[in-house]
Amino acid sequence: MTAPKTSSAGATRKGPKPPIPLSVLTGFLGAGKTTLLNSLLNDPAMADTAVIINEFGEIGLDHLFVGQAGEGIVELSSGCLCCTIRGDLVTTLENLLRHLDNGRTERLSRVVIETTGLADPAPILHTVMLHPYLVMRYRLESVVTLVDAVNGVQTLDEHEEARKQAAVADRIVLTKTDLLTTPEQTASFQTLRKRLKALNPGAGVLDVQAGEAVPGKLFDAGLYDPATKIPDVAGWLNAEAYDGQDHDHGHTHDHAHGHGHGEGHHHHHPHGHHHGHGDHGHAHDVNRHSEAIRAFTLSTDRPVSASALEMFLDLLRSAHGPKLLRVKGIVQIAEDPDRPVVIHGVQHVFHPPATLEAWPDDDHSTRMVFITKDLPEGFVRKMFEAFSGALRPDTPDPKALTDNPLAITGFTSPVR
Ligand SMILES: Nc1nc2c(ncn2[C@@H]2O[C@H](COP(=O)(O)OP(=O)(O)OP(=O)(O)O)[C@@H](O)[C@H]2O)c(=O)[nH]1
Repeated sequence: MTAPKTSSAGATRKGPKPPIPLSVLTGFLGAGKTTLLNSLLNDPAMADTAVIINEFGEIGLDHLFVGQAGEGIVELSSGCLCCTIRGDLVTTLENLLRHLDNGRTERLSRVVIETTGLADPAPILHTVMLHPYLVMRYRLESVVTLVDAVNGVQTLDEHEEARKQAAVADRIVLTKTDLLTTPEQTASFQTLRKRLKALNPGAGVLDVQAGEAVPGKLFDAGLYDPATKIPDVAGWLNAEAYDGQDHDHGHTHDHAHGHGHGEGHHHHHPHGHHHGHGDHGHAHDVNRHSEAIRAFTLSTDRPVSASALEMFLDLLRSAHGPKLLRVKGIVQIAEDPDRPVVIHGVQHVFHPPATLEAWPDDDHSTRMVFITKDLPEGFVRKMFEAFSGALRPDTPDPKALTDNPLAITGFTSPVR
C-alpha cells in the first residue's frame, strides 16, 4: 500500500473506490468499429479512458504513442490508455486495476472493450459480472452496437448474432450513412431504423456521420449520471420508448396483456399499425425476422415483497436465462418502500441488486424492461403477477379486476 500523496487523495482512498464504468463496443464484421475507435482514440474527451482492443496492428496508433506502461498497455497523446488482451479478459482488466492502484495510472474513468465482429457481447459482460473481485471494481455501463446503414437490413436478416447485438445495446450507432445515395438505399435505411426500433426500442440511436458518436453520448448510458453521480432512472430504463412496440407483432398482442379485455387496448394506438398499403413486403419482413426477439415492459404501483422479487428473478434466470437478452428495472420493495432496488441482468447473470438511498423522482412505481428471445411477454407478465400479486395500473379496467378478490392474488389466469 502506498501512502496517500495529499490529504485530499487520502480522503478518497478511504473506503472502496467507486466502480469504474465499463462499456462494450460491438458490431457486425465491417460495421466500422475500427474506424470509430481510431477517431475516438484521438479525441481528448477520451482522456482517462482505457480501450481494450484485439491488437495494436489493426489501428495505426504509432503516431499517438506517448509511452509504454507495460503489460501491453500504452499511453496515447489524447490521454487515453490502449491495451490489447493479454491472456484473457480477466487478466487484462486486473492489469488495468493494478496500474491504477499502484499509481502508474492516475485516473481511470472508463473502460471500453472492443469485441470481434461475430461476438455475442453477453459472455464478455458475464466475465465481469461473475467475477467476485472485478464485479466490485467495474460497473457495466453500456453496450454500444454499431450498425452499417447500407448493409444493415441484410445483415440483420441473415445473422442471428447481428440481431442479438442490436437487441442488447444501450446505444445503437449508425455508420456509413454518407453512402446512402440511391432511393433503394434510402428505403432500406428506413426499414433498418424500423427494425432496430422493434428489436430494441429503448436504445438511443446515434449517427457517426452526423458527428453524434462522441464519447459523452456513446458511453454514458448507465444508471448514474457521470457528472453528478445521481441515478437517472428514467433515462436508463427509457420505458416510455416501449409503448406500442408490440404492435409490430400483431398476434402477440392478445397474449401480452392477458386480462381478458381483448378490445380494451385503448392506450396503445400511436400511428395505426395496420399492415398492407404499399410496402407490404417490407412490413412483413420486419415481423418475420424480429418476432423471436421482443421488447416489453412490466410495471406496477403495488410494492413487491423482497422474497417475491427474488423468487421471480431466480425462476426467470434459472429456467429461461438464455432467453433473457437484457433485463433492467427499478422495484419498490414492500419492506422498504422508500429505497428502490435496481436490477440489471444479461441472460442468466444478474448484477447484485443495488439499493438506492432514495427515489430519484416522484415516480415510485416498479418498472422493468425486458428484451427477450423466444420468451413471450404474456408468459413473463403472468409469472410476475403470480409472484407479486401485481396488477398493471393501466389494465383496461383495473376497478373490475380489483373488485374481484380472485383476480388480485394473481394466480388466476383470466385469458388463455
Ligand atoms: N463511407 C464510410 N465508410 C466507413 C464508415 N465507417 C467505416 N467505413 C469503412 O468501412 C470499412 C470497414 O470498417 P472497419 O472500421 O474496418 O470495420 P470493423 O467493424 O472494425 O470491421 P471488422 O474488424 O472486420 O469487424 C472500412 O473500409 C472503413 O473505411 C463510414 O461512416 N462511412
